[in-house]
Amino acid sequence: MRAADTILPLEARGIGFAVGGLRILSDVTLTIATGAPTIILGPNGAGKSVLLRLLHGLLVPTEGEVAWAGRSGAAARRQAMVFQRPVLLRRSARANVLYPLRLAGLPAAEREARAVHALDLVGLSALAERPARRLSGGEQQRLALARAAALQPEVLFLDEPCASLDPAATRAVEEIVGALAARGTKIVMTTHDLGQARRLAGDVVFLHAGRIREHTPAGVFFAEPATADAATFLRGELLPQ
Ligand SMILES: Nc1ncnc2c1ncn2[C@@H]1O[C@H](COP(=O)(O)OP(=O)(O)OP(=O)(O)O)[C@@H](O)[C@H]1O
Repeated sequence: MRAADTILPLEARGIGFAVGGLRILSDVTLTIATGAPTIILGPNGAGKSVLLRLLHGLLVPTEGEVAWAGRSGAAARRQAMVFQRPVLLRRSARANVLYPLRLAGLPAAEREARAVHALDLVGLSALAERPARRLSGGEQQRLALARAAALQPEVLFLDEPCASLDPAATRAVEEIVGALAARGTKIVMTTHDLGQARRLAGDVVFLHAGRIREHTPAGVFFAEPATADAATFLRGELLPQ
């Protein structure tokens, strides 16, 4: 991809989010560049999902702004998101992958080719005609990844994609995430799972109580956390609110 074509860097410029008088995120300034996955890490309730939704454009910040490639506003159609619990259509696995490709206006031959490739990428080719909602939880999450990957987004947001999966299904999802990252998709993913962050992260955004505490290369974060809160989290201990 030529540099001029990219929607990155993605910037959060002093964003905050409050709802009904409750402050959920404050003063988040962050730049996300091309490269290995950016992992947004933090305990339950830290504000990770809300931050991801703000970055993707599903939520609008109540302060500050999100900018793509230096311009404020949403980067239409060049980003996709996979949620903790995927919502699948009551159709075959293949039809679930094809549907957004049709909405995107792609020609039929291109849709078919992309669906075949995406189902192969996630190891679901043999289950392509199976009703999507009868797939196991892990298979459904892999299908959600195939559906997103088929859109060939430049940036893929993943919100705790392994939250309800067992270790084998988690590992399968991580392998897919690794394969997508290796082919140039920028992954921005939330997790509270330290092991997963260690396996996948290029850089870590550590969030606690609605604020960014650290944003550093993963190696630095895990070896020498700069804040006491991050060190506490890395020891697996409870953080003060
Ligand atoms: N629309 C909303 N209205 C009110 N409170 C909300 C809303 N969305 C999120 N919250 C609250 O904001 C806080 C952060 O939520 P968020 O889902 O971003 O946390 P998280 O870090 O992703 O946690 P988890 O790891 O448990 O998914 C939580 O206390 C949550 O209850």
